[in-house]
Amino acid sequence: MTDKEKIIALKAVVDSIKSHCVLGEKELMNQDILTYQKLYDELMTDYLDFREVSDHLFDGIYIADGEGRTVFVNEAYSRITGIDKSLIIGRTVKDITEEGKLFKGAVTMKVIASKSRVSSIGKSLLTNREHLVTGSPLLDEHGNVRMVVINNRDITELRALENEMSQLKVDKDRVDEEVKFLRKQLSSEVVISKDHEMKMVFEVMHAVAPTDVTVLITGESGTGKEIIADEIYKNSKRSDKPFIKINCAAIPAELLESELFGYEKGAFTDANKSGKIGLFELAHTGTLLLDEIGDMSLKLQSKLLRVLQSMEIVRIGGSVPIKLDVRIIASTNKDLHEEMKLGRFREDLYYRLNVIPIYLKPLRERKEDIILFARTFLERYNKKYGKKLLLDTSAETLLTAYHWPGNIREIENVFERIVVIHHEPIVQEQFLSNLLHLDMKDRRTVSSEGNLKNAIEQIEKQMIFEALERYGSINKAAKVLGLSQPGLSKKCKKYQIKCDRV
Ligand SMILES: Nc1ncnc2c1ncn2[C@@H]1O[C@H](COP(=O)(O)OP(=O)(O)OP(=O)(O)O)[C@@H](O)[C@H]1O
Repeated sequence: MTDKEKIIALKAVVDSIKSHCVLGEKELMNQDILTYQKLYDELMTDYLDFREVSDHLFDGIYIADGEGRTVFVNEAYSRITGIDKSLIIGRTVKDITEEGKLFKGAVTMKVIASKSRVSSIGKSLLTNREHLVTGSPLLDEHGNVRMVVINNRDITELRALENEMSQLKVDKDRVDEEVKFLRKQLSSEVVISKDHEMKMVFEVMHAVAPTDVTVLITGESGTGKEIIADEIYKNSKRSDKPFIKINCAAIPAELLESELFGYEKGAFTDANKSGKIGLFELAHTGTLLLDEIGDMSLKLQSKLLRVLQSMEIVRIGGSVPIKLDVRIIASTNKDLHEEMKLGRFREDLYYRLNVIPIYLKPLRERKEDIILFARTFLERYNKKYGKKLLLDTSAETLLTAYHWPGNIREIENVFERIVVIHHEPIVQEQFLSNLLHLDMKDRRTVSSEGNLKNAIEQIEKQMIFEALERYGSINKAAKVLGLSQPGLSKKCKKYQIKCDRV
């Protein structure tokens, strides 16, 4: 039996009690009283259950009669609105809202007028909390509004989350712009060479760039491995995706694993509480440059090999494999064949990386590039320091004769220094000669990178400079050096050392 049927039955029992009372039918009257008691108990239990349930609802419930008079509110309503039920029970919504102190955005009268569901954003003036108010009408059999039931959902926290999200969106857009800007900065340098073999290297580089093939770049320090990796990235299909460079030699071995693969929260004592995304994951959909791969520990080499084979990583302390889509470029200045012979580099990893090998010759084997780099760096630093210096042709000849070991950074540094300290518009041979001589003295020891002939020439040149400078006369210098005067003059000519002034 529904509550409505019970109430109808209750009314019928009352009528029956009345008529039995009039007729003096005591026994029948007693039976009716028992039925009444039972129906009343059931209805009362239902009512109390309803109150208890409604007080446990998270949303506020407000019920008004057909005239808009408050008949019921649950506890959540008072909590959300701050309005005590004693202030509104029995009062019409019209009176309450006209006072304007308790609530804004009430919908009761609109529901009564429209006889349909109405929603609005209400605000309690006591708690300053916003709620989503939805009122629905309950109609009687004639279609008149018998009651209005209103649900009040507190949306203050939702609003705070919304604000937080829009702030996060603003932050994300800013970071995206910054990343785009940084990626553009990376692309500013152009790879150059006049050397025939290097041009072939560039051809390979341009051919492999748009593919996803793994590239291993080798060469001494400062031969341009990183700039080649940049060029491959710039010309790849992934140029608008992340480009993550890891210097395997710069990160302590014990940290490298967590840097590469990341870790889950609580993976180890010093771990960041929320865990950390690894560089492999960061490079997902993009390119990863494993720089100085020859310096990676054997233990990590095996882990790296496994990742490269499966293209999956598992964060430290985690168990769920994460699928990756990453293009790998590796580089090293170590001789990996030698490292393999010494058991310091895994052969299987070498073959996994060495799909396309790119070897970069040192500058000493690319004589044609010296002038090219000199002019490029002169132009670069002229621009940087707002100057317009030019190189004298004899200075250029001296540059080519000078022994540049292999690192292009060295020639770059020389030209930055020249642009900073030189004040005349033309850089003369003498100035350059003095500067390079100082440079050589600075080095003190002879580079071990060249061959023996180069090393001997370097020492010879250095000693001639020093003797001429110390004794101020070609005669004395020749004597000290154990050379004849014409012999010394010949050597000065060979090394482009000016000795006619002494
Ligand atoms: N072919 C080239 N064209 C233009 N600039 C170059 C070229 N090769 C090298 N450079 C310049 O020389 C410097 C050293 O290059 P890079 O850093 O790429 O060398 P590397 O081999 O990666 O060095 P390391 O092994 O020490 O990391 C950079 O300033 C780079 O711009």
